[in-house]
Amino acid sequence: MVPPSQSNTIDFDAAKLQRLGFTGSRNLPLKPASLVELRHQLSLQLQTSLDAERILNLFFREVQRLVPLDALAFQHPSHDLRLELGERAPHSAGYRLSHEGEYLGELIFRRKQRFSEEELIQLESLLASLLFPLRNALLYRTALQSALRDPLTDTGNRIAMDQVLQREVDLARRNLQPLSLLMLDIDHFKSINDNHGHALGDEVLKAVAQTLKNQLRNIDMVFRYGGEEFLVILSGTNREGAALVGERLRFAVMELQCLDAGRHIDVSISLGCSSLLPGESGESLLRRADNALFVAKREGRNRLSMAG
Ligand SMILES: Nc1nc2c(ncn2[C@@H]2O[C@H](COP(=O)(O)OP(=O)(O)OP(=O)(O)O)[C@@H](O)[C@H]2O)c(=O)[nH]1
Repeated sequence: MVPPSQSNTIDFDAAKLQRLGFTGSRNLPLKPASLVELRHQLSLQLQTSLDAERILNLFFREVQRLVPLDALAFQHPSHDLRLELGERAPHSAGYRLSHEGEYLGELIFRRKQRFSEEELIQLESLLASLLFPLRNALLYRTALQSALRDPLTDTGNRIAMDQVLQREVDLARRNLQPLSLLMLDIDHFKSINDNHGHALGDEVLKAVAQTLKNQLRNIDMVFRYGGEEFLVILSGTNREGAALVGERLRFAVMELQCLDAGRHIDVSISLGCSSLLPGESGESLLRRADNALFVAKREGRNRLSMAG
């Protein structure tokens, strides 16, 4: 798919901000505003985006029309969201944000000079304008993330895989970096289901996915490709490196302690590995990993096969 060119892209957030009279030039001095004016403007402005980072950037910029700041830090660990704007400074005012009991993150204002009582009251009043937009942005972030994840194994799904693979192929080409894939499949998974039940089969799938994530540096690169099939994207990794990772994964799965009523179940995986060739497409790289996996299965399973 060809990404839209810059000239065909309309930034609706920016367009709406412009209509509202917020031109967004970072270099122009900020026009001072009263608390009432600023609260009104923030309530309009922060509604223009569902992107938490953008909302916090806007908030940081606009708040300074009333209270000068050097930095704003925000974090919401369970959303994996961490933001540091401006330059660190010794004095700080920190807030734990929540709305109707729902935790929305920690926000810290920082400054070289101490904050006065009046400034703290103003900041707290302005923070109230942030809560709804921030809550909506966090909900949107959750929705986006769940659209890209496989709920059973908490790995990326096929949609995420297609996007990441394309991106990684483009990056590898541009930066002349190696890129490898490991396509892997649990051996005789049908008989695990048949002999121990589908629920236990699900537990095995989850355990294998967790093992893969535990063994890898970048857990965001593990995707559920199909029923009992996973894809691992190894950016910056050549053929030899990928073979080492593949064997490490294979041994880790063999050591899994999967039990059914106290009885050990043998679990193993077969893997196919391919490394990006000059000028090769993502589809071709994927196809070669899949073919190599087929060879690993044919040659007896519980093994790694390298694409030619
Ligand atoms: N429990 C469970 N089983 C699944 C899931 N998705 C697919 N399966 C099962 O996975 C099995 C895959 O079986 P096959 O494709 O025959 O492969 P296999 O038995 O692993 O044999 P080889 O791959 O040749 O070693 C099928 O029985 C599917 O029903 C799932 O989400 N949960």
